[in-house]
Amino acid sequence: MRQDVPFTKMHGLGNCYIYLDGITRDLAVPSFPELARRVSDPYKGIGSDGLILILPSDSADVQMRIFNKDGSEAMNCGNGLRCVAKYAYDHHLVRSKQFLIETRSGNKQATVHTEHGMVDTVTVDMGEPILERERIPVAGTPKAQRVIEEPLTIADKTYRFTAVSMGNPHALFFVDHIQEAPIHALGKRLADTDPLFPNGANIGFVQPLTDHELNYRVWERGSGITQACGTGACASAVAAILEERARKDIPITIHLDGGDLTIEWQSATNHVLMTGEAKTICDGVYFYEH
Ligand SMILES: N[C@@H](CCC[C@H](N)C(=O)O)C(=O)O
Repeated sequence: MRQDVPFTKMHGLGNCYIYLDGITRDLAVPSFPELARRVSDPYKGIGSDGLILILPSDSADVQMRIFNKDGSEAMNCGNGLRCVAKYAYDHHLVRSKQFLIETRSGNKQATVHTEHGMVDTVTVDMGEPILERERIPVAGTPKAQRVIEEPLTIADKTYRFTAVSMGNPHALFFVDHIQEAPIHALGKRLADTDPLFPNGANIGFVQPLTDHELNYRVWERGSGITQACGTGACASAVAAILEERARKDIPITIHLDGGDLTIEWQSATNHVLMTGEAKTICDGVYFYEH
């Protein structure tokens, strides 16, 4: 059977997803994980880092659900939140420039910034970072303590990482040169199946440039190397502050492969704010055969 599935392809700094509008349309597909794997395929599908659903919400203005390229469902997605905010505003699903988006890790407040009436950039209040080992989660003890510059030996080489959850888990390794970061060696090995990270983790590499600027690259859990990761950019700024390489209450510019994000960890609220672009690539119809 062929099912016609209308979609919009959007990206934030090259981190691209296929977006399905479940507010104005009926999304009766047999399996979202399977659909995520199919549409993400660049040869037999559309090509993306995963699938995002825009749905009605009981507790917020709209709801986001995110599935990685391998079909796994994540709790949060920073670039996805900005694109959902753009879609919701540009398609008149919300009436004001500030509104709430429900995620599996709680409601996030989005503020859209428009140019010629369309959303250009979005600020999202990503909430409080989660820093306790057992809540991230990272295996080991003490469970309630933070994981900062923890040593990890792999193939006779010792690395250090700091762990942060922005609703989804991130491990951050600080490096001297971002282009020499062992993204393939550590990313592939640690992201999806290593017992150190019971739920997997997004594996990030951070090169501090100044106390308000850093380079960041990522191997994402469930998707592999991507051009950018919004929650990862937030986590990299938080990790840089925890390691005393950057400071709270000043905007930190994060250079990712696909462009820049601005992240600020505010001490008054303990919330992390993320600002950056959200772009629409195209609309189309996917022929889902099942
Ligand atoms: N690219 C995203 C994060 C997507 C989910 C992640 N791979 C996970 O499994 O946690 C972002 O922009 O935050």
